[in-house]
Amino acid sequence: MIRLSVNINKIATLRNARGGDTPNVVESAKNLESFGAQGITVHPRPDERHIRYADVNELTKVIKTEFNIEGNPNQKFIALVLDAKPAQVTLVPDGEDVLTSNAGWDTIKHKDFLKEVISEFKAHGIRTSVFVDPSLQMIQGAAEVGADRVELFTEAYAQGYIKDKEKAIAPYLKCAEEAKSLGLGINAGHDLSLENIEYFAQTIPFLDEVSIGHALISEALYDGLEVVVKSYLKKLS
Ligand SMILES: CC(=O)[C@@H](O)[C@H](O)COP(=O)(O)O
Ligand SMILES: NCC(=O)COP(=O)(O)O
Repeated sequence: MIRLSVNINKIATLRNARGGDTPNVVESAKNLESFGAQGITVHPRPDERHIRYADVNELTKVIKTEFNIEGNPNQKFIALVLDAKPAQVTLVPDGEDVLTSNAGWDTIKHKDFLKEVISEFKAHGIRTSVFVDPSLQMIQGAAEVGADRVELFTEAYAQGYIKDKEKAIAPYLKCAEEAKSLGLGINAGHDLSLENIEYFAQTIPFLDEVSIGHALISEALYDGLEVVVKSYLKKLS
């Protein structure tokens, strides 16, 4: 079974736009779980432009499925994760000023750092996943630093899918086989959507989990607007 972890960053983005508490991220996470989501993902960034560190503390108290916290493991992030004790932490090497995650780890160059951070999380019983580009070397490096899983960075797949889906998925297929042979679990995420997820899920073997946020929340708007507009019209009639 491939688990769906819903990234709720975009719900927090909407909340922050008004400065109040609508939509409420904790209620949204609870609803998502009740609708069948098998996990909740957050990616707090240093500027807290969407999920805030305080949200993570609140979410920790209510999430009943798998909580996955993603981010660049600076000291503040490490402290947050050790305090929250989620089921999984996903290490992402993003710079402070990036719009969204734009690259996976160089698991060879950052070998010593990753080893140290991963062993600390594992000592606290937190499963570790390392965000990587679809490169065999980076997968091998992730196994060497002791990661439990890799998260395949799927932006290139999502972009390539539109033109040539077989070509776009080929490197991911090789990486999934390599990861499996090295004993790594396999997650995937970034820019996955209702349009491209089915082919990915059917083609990539041994896939454990996908985390999806931006497209899923956008699709929820497309699909939900009709219901809500009709509800307003009813109140006004
Ligand atoms: C790690 C990853 O793939 C990202 O998609 C990320 O979790 C989303 O972060 P933003 O919501 O900040 O774009
Ligand atoms: N790890 C990827 C994630 O959580 C969601 O990415 P996106 O769907 O918002 O691009």
